[in-house]
Amino acid sequence: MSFKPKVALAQDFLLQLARLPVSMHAKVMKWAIQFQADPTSSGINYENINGARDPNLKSVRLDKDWRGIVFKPSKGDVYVLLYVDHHDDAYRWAENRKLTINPVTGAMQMVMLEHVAEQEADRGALEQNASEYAAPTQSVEPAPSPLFGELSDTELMSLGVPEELLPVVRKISSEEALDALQPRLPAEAYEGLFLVAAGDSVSQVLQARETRVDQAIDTSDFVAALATAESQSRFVVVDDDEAMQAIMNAPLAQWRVFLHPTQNKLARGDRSGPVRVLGGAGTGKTVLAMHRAKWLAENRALGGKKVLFTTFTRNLALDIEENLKTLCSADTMAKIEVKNLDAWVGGFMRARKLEHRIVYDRKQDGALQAWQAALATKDATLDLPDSFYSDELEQVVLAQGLTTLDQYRTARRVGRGVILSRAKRDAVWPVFEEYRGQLASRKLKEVDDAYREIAEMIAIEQGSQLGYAAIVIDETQDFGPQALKLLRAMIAHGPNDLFFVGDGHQRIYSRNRAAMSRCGIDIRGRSRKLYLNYRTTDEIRRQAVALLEACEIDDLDDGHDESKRYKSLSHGPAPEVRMTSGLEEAARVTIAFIQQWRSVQAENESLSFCVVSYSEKSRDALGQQLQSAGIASVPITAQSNHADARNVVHLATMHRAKGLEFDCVIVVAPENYLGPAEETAGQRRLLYVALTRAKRGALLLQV
Ligand SMILES: Nc1ncnc2c1ncn2[C@@H]1O[C@H](COP(=O)(O)OP(=O)(O)OP(=O)(O)O)[C@@H](O)[C@H]1O
Repeated sequence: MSFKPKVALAQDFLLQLARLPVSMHAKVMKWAIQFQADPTSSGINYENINGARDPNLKSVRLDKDWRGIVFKPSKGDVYVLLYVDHHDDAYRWAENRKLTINPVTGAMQMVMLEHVAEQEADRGALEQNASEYAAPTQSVEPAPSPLFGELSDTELMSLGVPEELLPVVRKISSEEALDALQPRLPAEAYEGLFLVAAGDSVSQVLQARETRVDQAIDTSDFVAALATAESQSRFVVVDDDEAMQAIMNAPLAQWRVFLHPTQNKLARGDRSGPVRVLGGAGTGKTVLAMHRAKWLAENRALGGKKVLFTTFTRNLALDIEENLKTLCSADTMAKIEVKNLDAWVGGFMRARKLEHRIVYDRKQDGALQAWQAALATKDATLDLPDSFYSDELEQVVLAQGLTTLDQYRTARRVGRGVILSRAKRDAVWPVFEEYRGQLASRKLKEVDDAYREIAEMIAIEQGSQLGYAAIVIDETQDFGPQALKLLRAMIAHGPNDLFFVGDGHQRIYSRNRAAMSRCGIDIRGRSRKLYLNYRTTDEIRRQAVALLEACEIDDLDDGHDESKRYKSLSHGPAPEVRMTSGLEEAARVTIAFIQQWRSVQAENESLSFCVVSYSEKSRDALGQQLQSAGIASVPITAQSNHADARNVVHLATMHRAKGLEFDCVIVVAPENYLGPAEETAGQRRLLYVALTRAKRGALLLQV
């Protein structure tokens, strides 16, 4: 019996594949597929690389000019396709690189040794300069102390620092120096170091990322090393032609193949109950949720059960369904139902022949008439404005699902600002009762009441009859208490029941703040965080976070979240925040910004743009101005986000932009959105969401 050797692809190989000239692309694909089928074939000539620091790196000839760089250890049947380039460039790439196994975590790591040498040389030169020019009598500023001086080598390596980089990491004495080293560090090492710099202990970091460092590691066993979540964040084992082809056909869809170790661990395996994953914008929550749904569908959706993937907004559900189709086989897809919660509720009501229509907006049609009729009954002696009644209805009566005066008399009204005596509560309540009566006579129902009533129906029938093996929830921050209670009711308590991802920074439907624990969802011991922002440059991320500096951010439960520990993996220009005289000037600046970025885009590149505005009216006005300047645009609506549209500028309201991403984003907002933080938290969250849609460039215009 013969065993096929293991073949893996490195992330660098795929990134390089995406950069290849069209003429080489097909050739490399063909070669890689043949290589995967039989890396021991006598037709493959592994050549040593003169001067290579790692004797296991070999060069393989593709044609007269092109070479593949392959890792082929002397022990074990493992082959890793690392890189491909012109002969000389490929050799240069390989010369100072070394593929090693971290002796503490057991993860495979590619180390650039030249960097170690460079740093030593730079430091030597700096020190020499300093001693030459320092005036002997002057007092010299004490050298800043190293950030990681207290950590042992083992602790540093347990965070993911390669042994070869220990000397460089030991010299880091500022956040800037750490950031400068980031491209050379494995992602888990960079993340671990910035968490420690922010105040976490090594054991806290390891516990949160579920990394064990108590096992003996064989640093020559590359097969075992490939099995770690850390290795899988940069190497993928490919078992057959089909898998190889699928990965190479979309080399830039990295999220499908290389998960961050925390994403990887959370996506797979059983969890004893509800899980909550927090993460700032762009930290890969939706990607994680999709991989989790896939794993659950493939491994735990048995006996005809399904996995429900739900979101708050319809657009995002559509987007996620499209992405899931690229991640899952048809068989797996058949076991996943993707639906925003309101669509699910609509379907449930139709299936049960429940006649009511749902009210999402009290300012329209029958709901408006019902509300006005209810307000007409208010007790004039109370001297409370209409806005008090609508806020009280949303934030207390509907949010808590109060249906009787007795319940209202004892209800929590934390954060409402106005204290109501029992007598006043008695006088206020009839307005809400009247409103529900008015709605009922029109066959209407507030959405929170619909959630509550359906949850009650399901509880009686037992949620397990809905046939879900698990429910995965994106955008959790926008679900209010009744929605969370409904989700809880939709599935029986048990392993893998509920998997929530969300971000308090992005709550833009503020009436919906909820604490999971008060909705019957116990996440104790099962809450995790993602810290690395894969989408937004650190410059844009910092600007977006700065907008929320004085605002309190919750953790979707009863605690707080903070922004200090998030970081981005990419860098670019800092976004400009500019005051304009109004929409016309904002349009002119927008046009100049778009033209500027288009003028520097690469030949075969088509940058995506979105102008994100504060209202549909301003969005359309900006669209017209772009049109007059010859720039085609398309608005994003509830029905479509036009993800495939090329060479057009997208236009969106801030709410519609949620969950999407573009290369460049221009945000247009009224000046007062940046008023005193305590009065503008809601608007600032909208700005945070809008700005963090940008991958590379952003501009914030105040009008
Ligand atoms: N492991 C990964 N490797 C590479 N890219 C990733 C990875 N995870 C996520 N991404 C990319 O990062 C971007 C943001 O991911 P995603 O939309 O999942 O983040 P999010 O936390 O849900 O963002 P938001 O809350 O802002 O909507 C996407 O372009 C996604 O493809």
